Amino acid sequence: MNGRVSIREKSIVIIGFMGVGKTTVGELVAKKLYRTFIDIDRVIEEKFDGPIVKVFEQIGEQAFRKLEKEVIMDICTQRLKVISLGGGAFLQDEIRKITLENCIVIFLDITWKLWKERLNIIIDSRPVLQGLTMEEIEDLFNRRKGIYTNHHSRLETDHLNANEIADYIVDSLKLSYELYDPN
Ligand SMILES: Nc1ncnc2c1ncn2[C@@H]1O[C@H](COP(=O)(O)OP(=O)(O)O)[C@@H](O)[C@H]1O
Ligand SMILES: O=C(O)C1=C[C@@H](OP(=O)(O)O)[C@@H](O)[C@H](O)C1
Ligand SMILES: [Mg+2]
Repeated sequence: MNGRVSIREKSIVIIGFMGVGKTTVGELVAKKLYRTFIDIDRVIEEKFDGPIVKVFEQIGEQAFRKLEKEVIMDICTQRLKVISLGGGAFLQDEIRKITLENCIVIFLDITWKLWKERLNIIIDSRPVLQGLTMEEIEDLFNRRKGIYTNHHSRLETDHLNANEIADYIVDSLKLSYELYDPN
């Protein structure tokens, strides 16, 4: 794929911290835009026939990151998809570069105050958070903010439900299509 791909055909990539709602919102955006939804973690889970926690147990984080990169490099050059990344994917330069070059990258943001209320429902399925103290998780949350500063568009999600976030994304995309590709 090269720079001449119409903005209307570019795949949409959703980034942000664990539990912010990338998978939930991505799936809704895909439905609303009649596009195929791809969740990178789900692709990896299908390859391993088991949840991400098991994948981490079996191969460790380093090998998971390598696989995550391979899957993303392959998928993000496709057109007309909605792709939700895992929250750690943007740690890797090559992933940041290829997605920012080829896709529309949307950062779902959330404040620590709201996010920490969600910890209980996600901790069992997020191996990276397990065994950390609340202070360590907050520190990770703040450090990760740095990697998400690379994006095309940012949306504050506090107090919005997943459907409202998806509607907002779809509306802002339609507006940018009209602005940058009026035909
Ligand atoms: N806007 C939202 N408000 C409240 N809960 C949400 C919202 N978006 C997602 N959730 C819930 O938060 C949890 C994590 O969502 P998920 O989509 O898996 O996040 P991510 O893919 O970013 O890790 C799920 O239980 C989901 O139902
Ligand atoms: O932030 C991370 O390091 C991770 C985030 C997870 O995805 P979600 O952000 O969808 O939870 C998943 O890829 C894995 O557990 C590692
Ligand atoms: Mg997810």
